[in-house]
Amino acid sequence: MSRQKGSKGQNLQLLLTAGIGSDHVDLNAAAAAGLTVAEVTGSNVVSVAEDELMRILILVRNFLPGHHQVISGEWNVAGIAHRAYDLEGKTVGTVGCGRIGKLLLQRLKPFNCNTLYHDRIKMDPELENQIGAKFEEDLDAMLPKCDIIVINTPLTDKTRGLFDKDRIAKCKKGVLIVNNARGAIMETQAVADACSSGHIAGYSGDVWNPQPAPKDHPWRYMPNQAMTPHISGTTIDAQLRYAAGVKDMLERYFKGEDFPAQNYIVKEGQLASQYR
Ligand SMILES: NC(=O)c1ccc[n+]([C@@H]2O[C@H](COP(=O)([O-])OP(=O)(O)OC[C@H]3O[C@@H](n4cnc5c(N)ncnc54)[C@H](O)[C@@H]3O)[C@@H](O)[C@H]2O)c1
Repeated sequence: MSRQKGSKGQNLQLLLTAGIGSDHVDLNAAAAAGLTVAEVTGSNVVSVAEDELMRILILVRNFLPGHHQVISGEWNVAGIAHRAYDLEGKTVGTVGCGRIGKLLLQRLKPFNCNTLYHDRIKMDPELENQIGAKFEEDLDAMLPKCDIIVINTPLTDKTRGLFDKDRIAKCKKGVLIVNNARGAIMETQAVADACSSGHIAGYSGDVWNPQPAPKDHPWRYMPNQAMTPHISGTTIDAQLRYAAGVKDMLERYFKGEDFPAQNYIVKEGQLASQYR
């Protein structure tokens, strides 16, 4: 929903996202026009965190080439094993540690990894202790420590293109990256080049720039990728939750009632803090 499209809706008042992530709306234009933007905060966070854990394991164990061998009639254990590792003992860092980031770190705990997180906000000490992850204030200081990096920030003016050529170069050689947040947080060609050179040893995610990804999108053809279409937050369980959340907000809207406070992305000209 661009500024131009929004301005055509003379009676437009409300924009609801059936899920999480409202970067498809020009939020500054919506705020200036006095529109309300809301999403079903939390509705698919478990679905995405579970999916991230799956992608980490798929990359660490070099699962996909093994599966492809089965389909193509091959049997070459050494061809898989030379790049397969245990997750135990590896360092996993999440860039962004809101709802999804925290759920992922909680799910990683039994795997006995070292976990790090970078966010604008440090967790309260009790929760941090319970989750067992270390806060890294400086993103560029965290990156070289990580065997696996997971992206969990919204797409904002500050995170667009955050992982360009220079920042990817700061990551460990052979890093694995999982990104279910937004494709535009990465520079498309920089990721493809780093996968080709082996600096990134594996890249997996479900978000692309643009979406739907065109047939010639470089991430479809780069080596060592485990990409899917945008599916991680669309399990049947998640669909039930965000459908119920949208219905609830529409009912409240027509009764003149407020939405749950955490659902507002733009309200009375103000952007929610995670988008500022
Ligand atoms: N692939 C999918 O299906 C899917 C589904 C749901 C959400 N998402 C994406 O995941 C994102 C995160 O979701 P969430 O529910 O965890 O959101 P959240 O608001 O709970 O957490 C986002 C975190 O990112 C941090 N952050 C924001 N800007 C930052 C910056 N510049 N540097 C460091 N940290 C920053 C915030 O402080 C916050 O802790 C969504 O915005 C959306 O883009 C994708």
